[in-house]
Amino acid sequence: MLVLRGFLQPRPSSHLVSIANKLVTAKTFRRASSTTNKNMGDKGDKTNKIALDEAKKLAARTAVDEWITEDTKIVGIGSGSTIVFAVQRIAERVWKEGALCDLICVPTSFQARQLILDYNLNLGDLDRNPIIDIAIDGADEVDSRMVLIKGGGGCLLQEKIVASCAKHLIVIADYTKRSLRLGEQWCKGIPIEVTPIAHVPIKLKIEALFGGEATLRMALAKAGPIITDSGNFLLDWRFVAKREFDWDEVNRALMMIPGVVETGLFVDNAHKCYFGMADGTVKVQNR
Ligand SMILES: O=C(CO)[C@H](O)[C@H](O)COP(=O)(O)O
Repeated sequence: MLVLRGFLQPRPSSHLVSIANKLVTAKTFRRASSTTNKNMGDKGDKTNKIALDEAKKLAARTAVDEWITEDTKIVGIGSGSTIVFAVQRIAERVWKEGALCDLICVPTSFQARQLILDYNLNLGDLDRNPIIDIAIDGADEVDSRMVLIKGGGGCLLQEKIVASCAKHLIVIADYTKRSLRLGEQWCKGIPIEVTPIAHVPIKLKIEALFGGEATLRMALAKAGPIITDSGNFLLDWRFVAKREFDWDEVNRALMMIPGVVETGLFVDNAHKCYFGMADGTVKVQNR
């Protein structure tokens, strides 16, 4: 089908879609789910995984159906486990329903790029598609003011760039990500992407400025630290959760430290958040 898809670029017109559907759907969905669901973006949540996956799916499908219409030309595709369900829903609409034929998907990571390719969607990039209609992405925590912690899956830099190019960032998450204050739910700290040579001085500066502890994120199946998609290291800053922080100020101060490439604090980015709840409903939070 990859060959056929190549001939059909740009997207197949609607009379070709039904033919393409028959050829593509089964294989695409089988292949994509075998490579993406298990391996990508799953940070190892074991507790109640089925219920959590249902909640993620509900949030993702609701957001896609409300925000991606025939008028949407370019969509930013986030990273993590929840975004997999959003891409599946987009692919369902393209390949089963014959809709959104011209939709271009701009990835926020290697994982997102693979997802787009696996589901035979149109792959875009910021050179050709610098203005994005909607970015859809997950989050590690969302507080009552819609400040986000992102980067648990290590992809925060491209995620923030894509979000900054989008007219709206729509967040999709399960109910465990919702909190009043940051740190209530997510205890792994705020991910901060740093230039490798500066990780020690940056760690010391963060701890001197704000307290807590910043640790270098180590790889699991490789000796040494995690290397991001952009070739950097990650510090996870576990802040003192009881302390009051102005996250906008903290973010600005962190960004002023030489060698900090980007932070996983998304202060003014999210427009709307969809939470899949444990009772099967979706809660929508607006900024
Ligand atoms: O920022 C991210 C990756 O760096 C993810 O969006 C965030 O970690 C949420 O992931 P998930 O959907 O698996 O809960």
